[in-house]
Amino acid sequence: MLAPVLMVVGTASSVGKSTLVSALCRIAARRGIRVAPFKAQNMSNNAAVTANGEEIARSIAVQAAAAKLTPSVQMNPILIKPEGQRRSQIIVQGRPWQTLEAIDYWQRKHMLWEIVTSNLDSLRQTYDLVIAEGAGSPVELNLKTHDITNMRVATYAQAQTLLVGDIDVGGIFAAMLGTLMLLEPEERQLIAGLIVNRFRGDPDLFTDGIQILEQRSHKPVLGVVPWLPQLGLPEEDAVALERPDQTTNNAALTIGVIHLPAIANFDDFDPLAQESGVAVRYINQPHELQHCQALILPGTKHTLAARQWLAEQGFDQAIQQFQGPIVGICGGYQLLGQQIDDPNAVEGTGGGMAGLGLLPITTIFQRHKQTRQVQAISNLPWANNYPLTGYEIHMGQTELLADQPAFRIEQAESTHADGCMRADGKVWGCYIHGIFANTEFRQAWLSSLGWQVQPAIQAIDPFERLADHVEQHLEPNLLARLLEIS
Ligand SMILES: NC(=O)CC[C@H](N)C(=O)O
Repeated sequence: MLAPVLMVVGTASSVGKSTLVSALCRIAARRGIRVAPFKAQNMSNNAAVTANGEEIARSIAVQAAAAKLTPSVQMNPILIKPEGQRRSQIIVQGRPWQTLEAIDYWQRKHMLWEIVTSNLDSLRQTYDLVIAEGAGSPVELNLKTHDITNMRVATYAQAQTLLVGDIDVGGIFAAMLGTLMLLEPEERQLIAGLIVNRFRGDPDLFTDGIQILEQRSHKPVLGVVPWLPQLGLPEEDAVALERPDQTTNNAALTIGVIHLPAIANFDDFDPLAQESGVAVRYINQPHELQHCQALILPGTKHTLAARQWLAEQGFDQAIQQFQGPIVGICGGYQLLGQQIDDPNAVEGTGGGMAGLGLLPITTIFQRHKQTRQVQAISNLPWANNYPLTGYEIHMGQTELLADQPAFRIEQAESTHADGCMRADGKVWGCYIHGIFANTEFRQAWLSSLGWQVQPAIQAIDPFERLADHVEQHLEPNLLARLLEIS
């Protein structure tokens, strides 16, 4: 017996589908339902690594946590990691499959449909309910013949499907009714309800709006979900970094993160921003460095393009002259070194360039991708011998030219050096994503910047907060019916 699928599709990208799936996963899980998230195909450079060393989208790992599960590759069998506007590395079942131009992927996509269905069905055999997420809009008509993510999944699984729209950006009626109109009749039949998301102000003022939507669509509105500020969950899309951030004002400590092209795993820095008195500011221009007490170069899916961009933007000199501590994570670590070479064009068109020269390391890109969870011990003077955990995702292999490793990675059989630091611990880098999620390590670094450890506030589980919020605004009978499991 295959478990039922509840599907969430959106009127566009970034309408809040992922967060709603997280909310629904937690609402179901806390009712005792064994529920798993699923997204056939995701496009993001924000990736996570499973316990088996497979790569999936970070947003799916977040949804798994909402469902109280450890993430598995079945939950997100295809991940597209853009290296630029046109080329992407395609991860299939957790491993690099091919790096393709968009047009080539589009033509080959149909080959992956079997992967989508077999992974979905394997979840349906293991759990009582699967909550699946679509991607973008389900009615991009020119792309629809190659769909493997949206209504094709809903149709295959005969999923009860929710359509979500973002009222904050305006045009909710056109978006909702237009999407429904463009669905095929048999697809429209699968739509069980509409969700109006990100409502600001008094929801009672939208009663007429609900009526209009219901009358015109002949579909029930399952809920109007108010905007929930400071969710505390990682964003999937780097577009989020372009939204103005109120929290950067009045912070005692501002950490600049350079918004590199093809920025990867930018949620690495969320735990820093969540400390009180700390602001994380994404910067695009060298002059913004003057507002920052410390600087981070984050990961990037395309290191050489990022290197070129830094030079073009005039960052080279500004970084050399920057007085505060400098940290590089993954691609950012590679950038801090002396040389970066990609002889096999593993990323983009390959080639080689001198790095920023702040750390004695060189990096060569390999065909093999390293993806694994790691445990490490810090050698940094302000966190000497601190244990920490994280994960690695990289094609580049880095060699230390001087004996200054910043960490020791502990594996079952052996220990080896990773990362590099200047002796005073002020400039350092490593491959470990998620490093700042280690509380002692994070606070030690912030303290070395003059920050005062704040007494810990009782942390609220962000998933419970989210689930309470969403549940409160959904029509209870309709919700119960959707979560009903046969
Ligand atoms: N996650 C990253 O920053 C990856 C860095 C680089 N693009 C590599 O693959 O080696």
